[in-house]
Amino acid sequence: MKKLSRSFTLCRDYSVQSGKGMNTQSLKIKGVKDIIAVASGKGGVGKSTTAVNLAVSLANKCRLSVGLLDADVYGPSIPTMMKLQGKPEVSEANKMIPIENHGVKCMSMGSLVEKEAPIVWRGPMVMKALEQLTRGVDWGNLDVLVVDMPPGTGDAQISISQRLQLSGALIVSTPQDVALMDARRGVNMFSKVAVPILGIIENMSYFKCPHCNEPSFIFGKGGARKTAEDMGLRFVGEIPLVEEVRSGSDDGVPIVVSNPDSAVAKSYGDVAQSIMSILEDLAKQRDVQPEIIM
Ligand SMILES: Nc1ncnc2c1ncn2[C@@H]1O[C@H](COP(=O)(O)OP(=O)(O)OP(=O)(O)O)[C@@H](O)[C@H]1O
Repeated sequence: MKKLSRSFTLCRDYSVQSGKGMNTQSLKIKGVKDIIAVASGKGGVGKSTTAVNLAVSLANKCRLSVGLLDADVYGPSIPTMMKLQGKPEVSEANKMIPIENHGVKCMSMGSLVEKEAPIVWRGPMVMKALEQLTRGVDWGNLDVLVVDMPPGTGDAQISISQRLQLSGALIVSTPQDVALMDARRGVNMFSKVAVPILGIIENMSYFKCPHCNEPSFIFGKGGARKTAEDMGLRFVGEIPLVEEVRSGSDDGVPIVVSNPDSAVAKSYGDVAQSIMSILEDLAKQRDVQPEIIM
């Protein structure tokens, strides 16, 4: 095993699938069964928090082999949220070895650059970095690779959706109108690139007063469920605004690890199970395509 060097060549040993309804540029990562994007139109709605708790639930509750890719190259938060330490090592095959914690193999730009270094790349550099973070990594055999997408619906998001052969996308939104408007944009972007929407999850649905136990609907009530209904999409669950969720993210110990019996951890577990059954349904529906190895 080698230490990570500053430059390493792009790997070319990946397979390509082509066929009806499939983007010919869409590339499969060897050994990875399903790749799912966790996305939101708007920033700050809890996309990374959802991706982390979902990935750990898939690993620990559903007993799957799981990877987590931080595709938010400009604002990588996965190293903090998953308490990733050090830089990834490089294998003999010149591939980076993901850093594993809480049962999940993780890869993030934040593990490659100095902590407070600004990331000031232009578009092509970002795509090259993402290419390296996906195919330049020895993921091994994974049941699911969860991709924490950058916020928004711009070039980077479209390119990632096209280049990775996504099995589907989970949209995260708060119940607030401005977030829901951007969530709709996210849904439409994935539809344009023929990525199935797995469902919408509502984050920060309400806050329960620790004194009187009354819920307050700080960002509005039921907005994401209604949007899902309007758009003919599945509503996969709601996660309240909970201090322990925030502190778990800041401390690098997600609530599904620190307090697995809490109601919130159980909700994340239920979402993970729903996602797996949706993926199974989608796999059944998918046409079987011949795989061409480049
Ligand atoms: N359910 C929740 N309860 C309490 N705090 C939460 C919850 N979800 C997210 N947070 C907190 O809200 C903040 C934003 O969350 P997060 O970083 O996951 O959002 P994001 O959508 O990934 O943001 P960005 O667009 O910057 O990548 C973080 O401080 C996080 O700890």
